[in-house]
Amino acid sequence: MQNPNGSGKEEENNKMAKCPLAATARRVYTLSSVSLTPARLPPGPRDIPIIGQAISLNPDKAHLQFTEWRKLYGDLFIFRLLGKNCVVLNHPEIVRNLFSRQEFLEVTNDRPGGFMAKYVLNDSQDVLFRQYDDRQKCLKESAVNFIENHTAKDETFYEQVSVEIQQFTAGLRTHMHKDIDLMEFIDPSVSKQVALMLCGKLLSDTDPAMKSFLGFEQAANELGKVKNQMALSACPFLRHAPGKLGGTFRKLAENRDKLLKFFITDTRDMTDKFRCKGLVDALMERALKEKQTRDDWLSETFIHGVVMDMTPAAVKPIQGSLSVLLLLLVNYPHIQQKIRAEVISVVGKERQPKLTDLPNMPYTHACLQELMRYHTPLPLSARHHNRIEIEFDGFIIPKNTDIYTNLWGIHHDQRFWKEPECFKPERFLSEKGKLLPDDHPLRRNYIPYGVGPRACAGKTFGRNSLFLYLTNIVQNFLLLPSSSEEVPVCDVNYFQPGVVTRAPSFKVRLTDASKME
Ligand code: HEM
Repeated sequence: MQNPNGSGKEEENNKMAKCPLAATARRVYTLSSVSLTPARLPPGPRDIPIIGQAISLNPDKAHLQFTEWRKLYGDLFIFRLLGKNCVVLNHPEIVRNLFSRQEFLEVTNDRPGGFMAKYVLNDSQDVLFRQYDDRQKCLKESAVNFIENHTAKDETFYEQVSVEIQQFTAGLRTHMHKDIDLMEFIDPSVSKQVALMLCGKLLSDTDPAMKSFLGFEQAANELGKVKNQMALSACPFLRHAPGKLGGTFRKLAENRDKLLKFFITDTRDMTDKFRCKGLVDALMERALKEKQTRDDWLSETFIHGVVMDMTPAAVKPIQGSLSVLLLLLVNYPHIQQKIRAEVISVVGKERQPKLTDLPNMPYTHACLQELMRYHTPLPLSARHHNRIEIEFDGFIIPKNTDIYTNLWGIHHDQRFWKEPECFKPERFLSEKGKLLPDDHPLRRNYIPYGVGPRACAGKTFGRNSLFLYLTNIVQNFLLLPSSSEEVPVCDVNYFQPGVVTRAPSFKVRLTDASKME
């Protein structure tokens, strides 16, 4: 399936002619607004020549710093970082206008590339790091179709997920009345669930495919840290050097190659009766179909790219969100109790909670929505990039600017949320206790998954996963503070930094929820 004709751009575009989304793709951008005053650069902090804000910006807490800068410079500001222009968006309407309005659509939805895109994803042959072109659109459409539509209806898939969650809760039962770090159990379980979605098979801890999945995921997470990305983008040869960075790159490359071999060939034994359809199968099927029409836009390299994208993109936000959710449950026992009461009234104490229970559990659902606001797993959304200079609202955004959306700032802005620092699931409920509809005005300020054509490819999958872990845990266990260590207060200032943030490590004590009245 490898494209035998090389990867020349012209050739690539010709092939794309058969991609179902290609017709919408080539448009020339023209300025639509006419302003009486000449456009100018947005305001922003005074930059130091060459390095810009490199010294004053703390990459681990950039979202908090941008939230402060917003108060000084407004909802759209600019600064320079090591010779690059960076713009930060701090208002949901600006984000919507820039990323989804027809006239900007084709020019604000690229990604800036970087080390991972070039050296790990074979020059952005993937969904997440690729520019917004026909290939990206087609590939994303195929992936989203599977992740969001197919998995939600696939009973075999959720049967396997239930098996995994049963094994997970059975494992926890052996640690009853002890102080444990629950995330040590949740992290591998979430990884298995995502691996299942990709390869269609529930892998055991000792399966070599699972080991390479975890090895790749850990190394990608380490290399993806802002400081490592900055070092590797400036000096890519460091990947060959001895030392920590080079070692992590080599670990990543080794696990990547094994993982792709396992997922593309070894785990695809269709005679296995416990196997369900995975994303790799869905893409391979589509590739085969398209091949019959001599259209090879979905090459094997791109399927590799999707596997590599989904591994950290799906795993980390689910794990990070669960870590914050557990900390909230221990800090706010009345919320834990309310969720448990809803689970027991809808599901009972015996039956395992299922996805079909979600519509009957508005309080639990509201807790998950409030979690996405309060935590905002990706405090700064994935960077966008504009391929040409644009004029927006009287401001010029120079060509090739890195565009950051301060999702955390938007979700903690007092203009949009009452007491944004408080975890209040009720804000997503009507007076009658029903979940607010999607078109409720409050929801316009709620954008944890981003906005427009580059928005998250797995938001329903992520939500479903969080729902199943939460309901299964509270149905079985009462989570109490550890008896030996103080449980940290839930404070965003102490979350572990990263592209996806998570709660600090902490221990809880589990007791049997079924013995409670
Ligand atoms: C559970 C919580 C999750 C949150 C809060 C979240 C959030 C986000 C955000 C903010 C973006 C960037 C949007 C933009 O650039 O404008 C994104 C992109 C993406 N997400 Fe998620 N995500 C989550 C889970 C997942 C899951 C479970 C998957 C896969 C199954 C996934 C796959 C992706 C992919 C592939 C992209 C890149 C899309 C593109 O570049 O077109 N995410 N996500």
